[in-house]
Amino acid sequence: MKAPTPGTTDALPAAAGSSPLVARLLYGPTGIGTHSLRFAPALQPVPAPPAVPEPPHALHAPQPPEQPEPQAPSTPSSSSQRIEGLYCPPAVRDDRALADEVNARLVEWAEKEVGLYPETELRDALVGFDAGRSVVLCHPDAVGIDHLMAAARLLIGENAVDDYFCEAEYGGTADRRGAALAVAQSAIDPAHNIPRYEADWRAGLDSHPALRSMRSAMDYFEALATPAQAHRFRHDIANLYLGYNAEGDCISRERTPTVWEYLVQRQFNNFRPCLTLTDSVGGYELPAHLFADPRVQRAVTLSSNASTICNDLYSLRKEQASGRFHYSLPTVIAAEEDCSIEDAFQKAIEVHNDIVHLFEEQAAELSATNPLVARFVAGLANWMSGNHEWHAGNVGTRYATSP
Ligand SMILES: CC(C)=CCC/C(C)=C(\C)COP(=O)(O)OP(=O)(O)O
Repeated sequence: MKAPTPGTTDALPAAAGSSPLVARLLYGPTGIGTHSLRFAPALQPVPAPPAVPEPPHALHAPQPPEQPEPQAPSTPSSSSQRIEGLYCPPAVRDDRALADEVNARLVEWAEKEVGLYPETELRDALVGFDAGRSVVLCHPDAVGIDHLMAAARLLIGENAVDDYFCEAEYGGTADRRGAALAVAQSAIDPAHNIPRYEADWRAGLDSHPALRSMRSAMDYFEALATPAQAHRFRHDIANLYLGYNAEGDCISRERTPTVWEYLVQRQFNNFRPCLTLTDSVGGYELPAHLFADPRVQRAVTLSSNASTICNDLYSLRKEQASGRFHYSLPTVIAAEEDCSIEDAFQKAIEVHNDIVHLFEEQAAELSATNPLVARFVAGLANWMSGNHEWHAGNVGTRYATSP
């Protein structure tokens, strides 16, 4: 989500009250709530996962989203909002009422607990972003609304870090991005130090809405995830910030990378952290040794990459309209192959579709190995499909379909 900025933000968080810039960020509702800045609880035994996972119970009867049958590549779409030929199986649940409830709770959290996006227009942007529908579509096997909220808060926090520390129009600057992202990582991976510096660190986190949001979102997540799942998430977010830095480096130099380098970058600057919490939201755990299996990692990476390239395609027109230097899979293909952006867009669709097929092959192989792994890869597929549906449905507010 691109939030209008409440003024130029200093990317490096400072102790509360130490800078007028920080003070500007603190206007409006403040107070971090009781969940924020709490240290991770003491290590506790990991509850053993059930041998066979409990069947997911939907909060509401599953309602397939209104959409045409999954489309074969190159088949024209009946909906102008869909990218023609972009292959993805349909999402299995859509529920507007549930999404609205998640959005309402998100606004309450943002306003009352973390002081994020405090102005009316910013609240509207938060609702317009429709994180509620995203998590409802992407996690059809969620245990309940608390689990959906855990995913939604993290999604908002990740976007807030991107908005405030990385996006030029919201205050991110190249010379401070790396330092700001290291501090942002500490919002989910606490600093351990002598009391004096821990206190300074806490004040530093408390001084910035994006940091408060990530800290609070992580607290909620840790309350329902196992320590191994929380650890997995921290690792994925560190990689995400590596990707944010790579993108920022190219943008500040206005350098268009080669296609292979771009794909490497995008594998880090990626929706992966949203996909890999599918088991936490579903109320079960894929044990660390199974998660680490290279075949599972391949399935995670392919589904995450497809989801992120889907974003590149749906975002292209918006990014072109911004007038700022940007790059994405279509633009790097156009540069490397010296072709039109329209041709490059089609080639990017093919890359996306081939990745989805590779994921499906890997998922089919894995699903035969173990019921927990089967459920996990089904969760990855659900996320990929829900994300596709969310992007296609968010055209009016955020995305446009073709160059
Ligand atoms: C929510 C999350 C983990 C995001 C990480 C990666 C990311 C910011 C995207 C995949 C979105 O890409 P982009 O920065 O290009 O954003 P929009 O196109 O403006 O949606």
